[in-house]
Amino acid sequence: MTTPNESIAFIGGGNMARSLIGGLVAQGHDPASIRVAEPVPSLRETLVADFGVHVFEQAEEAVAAAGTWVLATKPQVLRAVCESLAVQAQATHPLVISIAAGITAAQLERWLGGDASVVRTMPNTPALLGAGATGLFATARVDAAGRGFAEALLAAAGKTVWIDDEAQMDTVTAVSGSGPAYVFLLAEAMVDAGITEGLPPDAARTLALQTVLGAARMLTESDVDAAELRRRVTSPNGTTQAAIETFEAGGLRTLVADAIHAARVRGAELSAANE
Ligand SMILES: NC(=O)C1=CN([C@@H]2O[C@H](COP(=O)(O)OP(=O)(O)OC[C@H]3O[C@@H](n4cnc5c(N)ncnc54)[C@H](OP(=O)(O)O)[C@@H]3O)[C@@H](O)[C@H]2O)C=CC1
Ligand SMILES: O=C(O)[C@@H]1CCC=N1
Repeated sequence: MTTPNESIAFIGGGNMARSLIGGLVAQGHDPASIRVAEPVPSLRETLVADFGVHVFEQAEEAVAAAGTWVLATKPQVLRAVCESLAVQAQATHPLVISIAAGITAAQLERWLGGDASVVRTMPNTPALLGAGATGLFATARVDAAGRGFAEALLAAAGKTVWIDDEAQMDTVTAVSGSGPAYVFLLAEAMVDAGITEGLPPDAARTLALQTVLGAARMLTESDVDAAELRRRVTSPNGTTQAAIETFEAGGLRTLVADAIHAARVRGAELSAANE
């Protein structure tokens, strides 16, 4: 494998690639060394306007001279993408970083021609603000330099956690990859409920969203765990207790566990469906 010191090529310039690129550029990464293949013209235009990166219509053009490839298309098209790039992968031995849900490192190796250096990762969209969370799994073919480069790239987007057992990557996807959507759903529901209970929409939105932000900061900026922070809000026989009892009676914990299980299972299905 070459030292991954050249340009980075993103294959796919959609939502998640945009978040990662935004995080990299905000951290001072030179946009001139970021090459993005994206078939949608309007997405290419905004990537150039917002970040100053190089854009291409074809993946083959983007990967030329790039020592690191970030596979950022939907899982369903990744096989075709990899097979179209296999000759270049065999010729240049890039570090290949996948962000696709479900797709295994063995599938990627096979599609790319057999001996690619693959790091399978699962970031999330708060990467755009440098507040992302990424799980990473590297195959035995990835050397220390490759692991270090992949970690540095994803660390520009937030926190990173190495996962030793690839089977757990679908759980990472279910917890943190999809996780922002769960918080957004809760925020939506809180805003809607505030409006239903009589608040003006703007007030409901400001109060609910600032509450999510404040709670997230308390969770991450203190050593106190979530259960204790919750207890500190919950006065005996007070308003919070009434709400928490309603959540518990409605099976919130089981519902969250079932939802995360469903997401994990879907990750495995994405792998099997694209075999
Ligand atoms: N969104 C998220 O929060 C997260 C997503 N992921 C993973 O990231 C990957 C991308 O997801 P997301 O960003 O949401 O999806 P998007 O659909 O927003 O982005 C994928 C982009 O790739 C483009 N594309 C399709 N074929 C090619 C090709 N041959 N060459 C280059 N680009 C191509 C698509 O164009 P077109 O629409 O025309 O097909 C699309 O614009 C997925 O594998 C997903 O599992 C991982 C973590 C979080
Ligand atoms: O929903 C999905 O499949 C992708 C992977 C994690 C977040 N979005």
